[in-house]
Amino acid sequence: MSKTEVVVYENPDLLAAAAAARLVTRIVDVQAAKGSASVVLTGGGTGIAILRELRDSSARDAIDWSRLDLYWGDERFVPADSDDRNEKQAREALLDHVPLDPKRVHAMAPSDGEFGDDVDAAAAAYAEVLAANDAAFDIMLLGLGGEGHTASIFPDSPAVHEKERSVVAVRDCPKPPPTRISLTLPAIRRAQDIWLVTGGDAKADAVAQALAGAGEVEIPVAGARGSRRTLWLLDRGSASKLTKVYQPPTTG
Ligand SMILES: O=C(O)[C@H](O)[C@@H](O)[C@H](O)[C@H](O)COP(=O)(O)O
Repeated sequence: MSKTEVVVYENPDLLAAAAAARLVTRIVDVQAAKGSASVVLTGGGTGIAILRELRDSSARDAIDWSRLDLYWGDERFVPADSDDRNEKQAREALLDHVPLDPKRVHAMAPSDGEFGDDVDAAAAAYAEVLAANDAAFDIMLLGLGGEGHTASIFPDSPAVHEKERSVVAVRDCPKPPPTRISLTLPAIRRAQDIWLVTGGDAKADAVAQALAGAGEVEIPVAGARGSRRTLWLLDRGSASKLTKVYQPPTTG
């Protein structure tokens, strides 16, 4: 039976640093148990801040980077060198600073890649990548938006209703850029551990609604549940509308 836990940190910086520390420990534990680990990265400010903290962590090389498979939960369908690319931001924050096995970094195609501007073909190809790697995802990082989106799955959108495919093209996305590739909720739920990482008051309503049992069509992040564990890593702002949560130690 999957469990849901909530941990609240004092502020966004501490949230990112603590999440990075958790990531080191969890990846090392999974690698010790299985020989390798797979992690799904997220775009967004909090997700990238966690990668920067991991880069700067003195414990980071406890991870065997050569035995780590990296995927993305979503990607902006823009040219490879666009600053909007989650992959580019992740490489600058962490990936280009550690000795990963390039064959184990599974990026979603850019709009100037092998599929050109055919975002449906790019999404289908990523679904093949997941199937070929039997991607079960040990740890999935997910951000969320103030209206409850996660990855590029928005309320009452075609993506949130997708029950068969693991990866879909997203058009007219309310959060720019408008065209994206995203895992679907059935694919997200194949993750063992899902970590929902978000800070700031603007997310408080979505967090409270999701944890109060909102439906996934209205609040897609409510459908992001890990098969083993769902861990909400929040700060005081994003947790401000919750009642029963872990209270962080007051600092200062
Ligand atoms: O590609 C994206 O935009 C993300 O995957 C998206 O789901 C993001 O994680 C949330 O919108 C939170 O973003 P912030 O952390 O910047 O609020």
